[in-house]
Amino acid sequence: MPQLGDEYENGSGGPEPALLIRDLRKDFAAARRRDRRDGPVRAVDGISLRAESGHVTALLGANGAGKTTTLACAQGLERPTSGLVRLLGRDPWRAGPDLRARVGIMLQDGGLPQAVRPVPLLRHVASMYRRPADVDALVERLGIDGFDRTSIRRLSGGQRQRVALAAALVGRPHVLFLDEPSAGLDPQSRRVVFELIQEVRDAGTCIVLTTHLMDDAERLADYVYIVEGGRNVVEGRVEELLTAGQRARTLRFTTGEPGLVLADLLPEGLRASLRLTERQAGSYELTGPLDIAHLDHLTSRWHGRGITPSSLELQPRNLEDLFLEISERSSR
Ligand SMILES: Nc1ncnc2c1ncn2[C@@H]1O[C@H](COP(=O)(O)OP(=O)(O)OP(=O)(O)O)[C@@H](O)[C@H]1O
Repeated sequence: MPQLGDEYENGSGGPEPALLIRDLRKDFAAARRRDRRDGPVRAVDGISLRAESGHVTALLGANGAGKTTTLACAQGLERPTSGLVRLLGRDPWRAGPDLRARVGIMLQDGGLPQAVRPVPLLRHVASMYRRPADVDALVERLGIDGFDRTSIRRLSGGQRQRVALAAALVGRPHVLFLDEPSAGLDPQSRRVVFELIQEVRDAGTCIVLTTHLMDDAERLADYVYIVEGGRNVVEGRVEELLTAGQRARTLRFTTGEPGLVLADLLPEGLRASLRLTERQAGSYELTGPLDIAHLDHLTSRWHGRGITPSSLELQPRNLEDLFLEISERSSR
């Protein structure tokens, strides 16, 4: 099968990143009449980001943080209330079909016509481009040939997701927007989709994605923006963000004894920079700059109380730990 990525060209061709957003604000009129007295809803409140060609940039945040609205402004589907948005050096809100032809969008609900079969749909989409990707190669790669006799309406969520990705790739975009790309995918399809995304990235496409799955972001993203309440709260390269908390690690353990607090586990001097969370009754996560002294104290206290943990696992801090720390910090 041809390497799809070989055919992609590089992004904006200038010093500007493929996508540049500066101080973006977006207000919506409140949907319900009785809420209108409170004024418009500010969905985005000053987000700035840069997404480069040949990189995967992930936008992470809780429900309602402003991710979809930011992407809609970047794609030219919503008009910013204020701020700067430039996509491939142009204003996406005013841009015409030539800019749109260089941008691939995979929406969360697919946005695909329901009555047609996948391959005729992809051939139709390909016919709209001057130099489309090889549809047969995409179909084979994403396993779409296995369900091509079924109309889009009757496909499973994961099958529809693969067709939506193929439709977004068929125009060989310079910029590819992916909203929750692995939603509904089985592990095998997820791997295929991830490999394809990485190939397209390596061939120079700028990929901007949103996800709630920190594992996906950690595997795919080169650069991450975490947003909250319509604002940037943290940004950086994934490795840098994870090492920024020095020796930050997570200790997961199950004791079967519910309701433990930090004072039950460690002497006062060792508690300051650690966070204990009881995930389920008797199952805990201790996060922070953990080292052997902490483990020594922990195990000797358990020993003294006759507690034998049924599991104990020390892991480096991951993106999910960072995300939860940020959410907890700002809800205090
Ligand atoms: N068209 C609209 N009219 C009114 N309010 C809106 C509109 N679109 C979004 N909002 C509000 O703006 C805020 C941000 O929404 P947005 O969809 O951008 O968040 P999100 O981060 O994508 O969330 P999710 O992870 O749940 O998809 C929310 O409070 C939402 O209710």
